[in-house]
Amino acid sequence: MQQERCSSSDRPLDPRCMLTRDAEGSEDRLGRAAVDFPVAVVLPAGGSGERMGLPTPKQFCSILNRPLISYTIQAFERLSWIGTVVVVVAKENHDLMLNIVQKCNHTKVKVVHGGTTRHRSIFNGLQAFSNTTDSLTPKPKVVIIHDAVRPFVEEDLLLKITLAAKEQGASGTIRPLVSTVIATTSEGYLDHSLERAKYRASEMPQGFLYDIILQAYQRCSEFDFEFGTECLHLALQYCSTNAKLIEGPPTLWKVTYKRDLAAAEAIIKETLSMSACIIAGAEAEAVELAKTLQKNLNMIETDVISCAKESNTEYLSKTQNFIYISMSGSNFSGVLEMVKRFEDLGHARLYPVVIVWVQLNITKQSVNSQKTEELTAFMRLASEVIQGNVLLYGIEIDHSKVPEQWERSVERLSQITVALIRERNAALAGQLLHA
Ligand SMILES: Nc1ccn([C@@H]2O[C@H](COP(=O)(O)OP(=O)(O)OP(=O)(O)O)[C@@H](O)[C@H]2O)c(=O)n1
Ligand SMILES: O=C(CO)[C@H](O)[C@H](O)COP(=O)(O)O
Repeated sequence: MQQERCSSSDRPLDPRCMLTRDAEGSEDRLGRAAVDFPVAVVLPAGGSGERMGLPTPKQFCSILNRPLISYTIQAFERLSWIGTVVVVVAKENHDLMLNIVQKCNHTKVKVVHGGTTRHRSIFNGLQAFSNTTDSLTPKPKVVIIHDAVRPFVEEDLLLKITLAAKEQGASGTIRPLVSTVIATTSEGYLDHSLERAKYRASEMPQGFLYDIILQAYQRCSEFDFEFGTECLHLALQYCSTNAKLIEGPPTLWKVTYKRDLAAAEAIIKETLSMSACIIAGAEAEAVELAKTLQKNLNMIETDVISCAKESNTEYLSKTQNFIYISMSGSNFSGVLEMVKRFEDLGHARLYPVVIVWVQLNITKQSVNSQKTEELTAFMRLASEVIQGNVLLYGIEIDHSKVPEQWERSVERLSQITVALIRERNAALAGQLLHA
């Protein structure tokens, strides 16, 4: 399987950017070499998400069975050169946050209470490191501040921000402006407009020498705490530190409105759907179908492996999607073994795994009662494995000796498979479809 490096493009290119904790041979090794000083993170997550208009604050809204904030935490936690991640939440969400930390197995998180504004929450987060009695939060050299509701932050940008912060005292991410910024009069008329090319949108992450940003917050005014929106401004005004600015990718945008949740889900699904592993039984027909399917699924990077090699778990680190081809009449033992392995390795802990079980019918011999029994067992299995975050779907395909008919069936099989992998729809788990 071709392996691309993570890059600052429109979306995470390589699913492993999201999937792995600490990919050997990835940039994490570079990070460890370049960052030889303590780095910590503050994630403000104490807001109520008024603009989202949902009863649940947006950082706790679920995407593919996991709260949004867990994706953001994971983006930092997977990097070995990053130490403690301080998550700042409203007091009433303290227990909810602890549950998320436990359920998603986050290991670097310390939860502290937020304030009534974002600046107050960030200040509370920073103060967690000045309490020298707590061994979980030693004072860092550099602290990265990042909104909990920006889940797609990649290592190369974090490295640049961290190294620039160490060098300059402060660093921030910018993006070109999408719209022109104008000033209005109190009566609602145009006062003046800014020359768009001269300005940039300030985004997150931002990095600071810890001593500088702490001092800036200690010196800033009540007005700043109440109405300020820019940490870089505090470093400049109160510590005379000019931040180095670095252009980031568009995926850094802040989840603010309902449509942003749908967009975040679409990005995660797209990233998870980039690769698949086809596992074929030993029979010649199954192997042939696997090869044809691989050609047809050209928008997904696929590996084909035989059942015999399936015990080799190396392929698991590459994908969250599996297409298991077996001949009709064979039971689910192969699928069951696979699910067991996922459980043991925690493979579906963070992202749902899709298994498409393809049943190849060579003859139409099975009687109706047999079929009903099989379907019931399949649905039962699917409803069991969904508890462990595994989405199991079935597709039957009848072998045909008529080439055009066979081609059409395989084409349908490919289309249904791609749709199931891309959609990851829990409501369809346990359905036995027909190609
Ligand atoms: N008192 C606050 C307010 C905001 N935040 C956090 O700051 C980040 C960016 O703020 P924003 O997008 O404005 O979040 P909300 O304040 O929740 O949203 P809204 O303004 O729509 O109410 C979010 O992760 C939010 O949880 C915080 O920690 N404490
Ligand atoms: O990205 C920023 C630069 O610091 C924003 O100011 C920050 O995300 C605050 O968001 P909001 O004003 O919506 O609370």
